[in-house]
Amino acid sequence: MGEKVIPADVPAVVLDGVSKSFGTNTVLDGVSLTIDRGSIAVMLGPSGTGKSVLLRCLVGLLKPDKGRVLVFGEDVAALDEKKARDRKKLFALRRRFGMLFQDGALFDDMTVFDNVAFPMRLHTDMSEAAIREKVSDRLARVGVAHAEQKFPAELSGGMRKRVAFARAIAIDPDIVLCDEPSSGLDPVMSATLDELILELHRTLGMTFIIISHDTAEARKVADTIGMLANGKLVTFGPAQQVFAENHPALEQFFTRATVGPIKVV
Ligand SMILES: Nc1ncnc2c1ncn2[C@@H]1O[C@H](COP(=O)(O)OP(=O)(O)OP(=O)(O)O)[C@@H](O)[C@H]1O
Repeated sequence: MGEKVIPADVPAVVLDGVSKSFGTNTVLDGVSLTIDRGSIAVMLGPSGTGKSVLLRCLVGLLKPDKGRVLVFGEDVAALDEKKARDRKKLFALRRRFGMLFQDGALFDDMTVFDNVAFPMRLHTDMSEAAIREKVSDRLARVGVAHAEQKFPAELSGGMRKRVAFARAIAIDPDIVLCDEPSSGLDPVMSATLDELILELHRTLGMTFIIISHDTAEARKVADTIGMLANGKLVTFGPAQQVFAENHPALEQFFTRATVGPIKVV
């Protein structure tokens, strides 16, 4: 796609001292982390703790007040959408992301096929024949090839999530951002979706950044785990190490205790 080649040792994402406040509400307070290319990172945290704000900073939809947000080495936070040159860079960078929204965000008036074809038609100059082939491949990968001509309303919640996944990986993104992939699904369907994430990761090698409240999901899929609480990144590192250290906020999360370091707001 004519994008510049990035050296293999450049991480997918580096946050360096990222802070973001809305008025007096400090949502992110000096968050620093590195997510390696091709890894699966799960960010845990209570509601309202800034996980979605973090995702929006990553794709340049929000600007942090302080800090750097490096995506494949490019500082997204320094790009100014009002300047033509930066805007071009920002759009190129956004194309490196695939996004799985919490509610799937499928277009209700489009068939499954057209939903998955949408980013290809919008962002590429692929021929209709190439689009057809790619959509079939994506739907087969997520196990809903039979639903091509159905509308979202005709699908179960689990199937809609799969279609949303197919759309998120439609144009071969380098990073797939998943905002609570298992929300609204029963535990068995959630586990099936976790297996799908692992399978897509194994076969396509993309970097996954997953926002989750689901500790079982984190245990199952994560190479790296981070936990945000009260604006701070209270723990971050290889999954095994994070589980072994068992930070009090993580323990509170796991044990569902109402008393602990996590402030309930
Ligand atoms: N554009 C905005 N203007 C003002 N406040 C905002 C804005 N976006 C987010 N916030 C505030 O930032 C805080 C964190 O919100 P965020 O959506 O990132 O939480 P979250 O961790 O993703 O929560 P959940 O798990 O419930 O989805 C909240 O207090 C929210 O009200």
